[in-house]
Amino acid sequence: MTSALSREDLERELRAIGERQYHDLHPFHKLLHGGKLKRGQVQAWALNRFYYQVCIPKKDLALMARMDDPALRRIWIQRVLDHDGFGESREREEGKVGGIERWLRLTDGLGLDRDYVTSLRGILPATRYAVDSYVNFVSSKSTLEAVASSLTELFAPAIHRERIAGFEAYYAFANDATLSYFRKRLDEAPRDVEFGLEYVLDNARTPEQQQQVIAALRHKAELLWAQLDALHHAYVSPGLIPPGAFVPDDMEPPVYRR
Ligand SMILES: O=C(O)c1cc(C(=O)O)c2c(n1)C(=O)C(=O)c1cc(C(=O)O)[nH]c1-2
Repeated sequence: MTSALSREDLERELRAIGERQYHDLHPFHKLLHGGKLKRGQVQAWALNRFYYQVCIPKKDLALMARMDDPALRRIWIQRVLDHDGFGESREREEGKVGGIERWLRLTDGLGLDRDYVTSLRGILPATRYAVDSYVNFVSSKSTLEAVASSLTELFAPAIHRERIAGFEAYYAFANDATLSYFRKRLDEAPRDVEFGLEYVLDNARTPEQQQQVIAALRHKAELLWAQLDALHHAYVSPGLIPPGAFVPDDMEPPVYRR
C-alpha cells in the first residue's frame, strides 16, 4: 500500500498541475493576451466565458448545501456574494458590485447586447458541457473533492495580471469598466485560495483522499482547457462555428449541408 504524502508533497503535486496543464498555456489565451485576436473573437470568448461566470455561484451554493459546518458555510458564502454582488440598491458603493455585473460591463464594452449575452443562446455546445460538468462534479463529489476543484484559482491571479496587461497594451476596448472584473479578482482570489488550500491540506490525509483531490484538480484543469479548445476550433482555426452559436460581424457563418 502506498503511504500518504506529507503536506508539503501534496501541495507540490497540486501546484505541479498548474505548471503542467493550467489554461494559461492554451494557444487561445496566448492569442487573446498577445493582442492577436479580432474584436469578434474577443466577443466570442467573453460571451462564452459568461456562462462560466454565472455558474460559479451556482456550484458554490451546491457545495454549501452539503456543508455540515455553519462556520465553513459562513466563509464560503463570501464567494457567492463576490459574484452575485449586493443588488442594485446597495451597489452605489463600487466595491459591492458583483462579478457577474462586472463581466457584463466587459461584454458591454465589447459591443455585445446584454439580453443576448444573458440569454446564453450564443454559447458553444462544448462550453455548456464543460461548465455543466463542473457544477455536476461539485454537486456529486465529496466536499473535499469539491473544494479541491476550486484550487485552479491558485493559478488565476497570474493569468488575470497577464490579461490586464495584454488588454491595456493591445485593445481599444480596455478601460476601467471592462477591466474591473479582473482587477477585483486580484484581491478576491488569493483570499479564497488560501483558505481552500489549507482546507484541502488539512483534510486530505489518506492516500485515497490525496489521490481524489489531485484527480479533482486535474478534472477542473481539463474542463477549463476544453472550453478554450472549443473556442479555438470555432473562432480561430479552422473557424467552424457550430450551428446556432454566436457569429461575430467580422466572420462568415459556415453552411452545414446534409
Ligand atoms: O480567468 C481565469 O482564467 C479564471 C480561472 C478560474 C479558474 O481557474 O477556475 C477562475 C476565474 N478566472 C475567476 O475569475 C473566478 O472567479 C473563479 C472561481 C473559480 C472557482 O473554481 O470557484 N475559478 C475561477
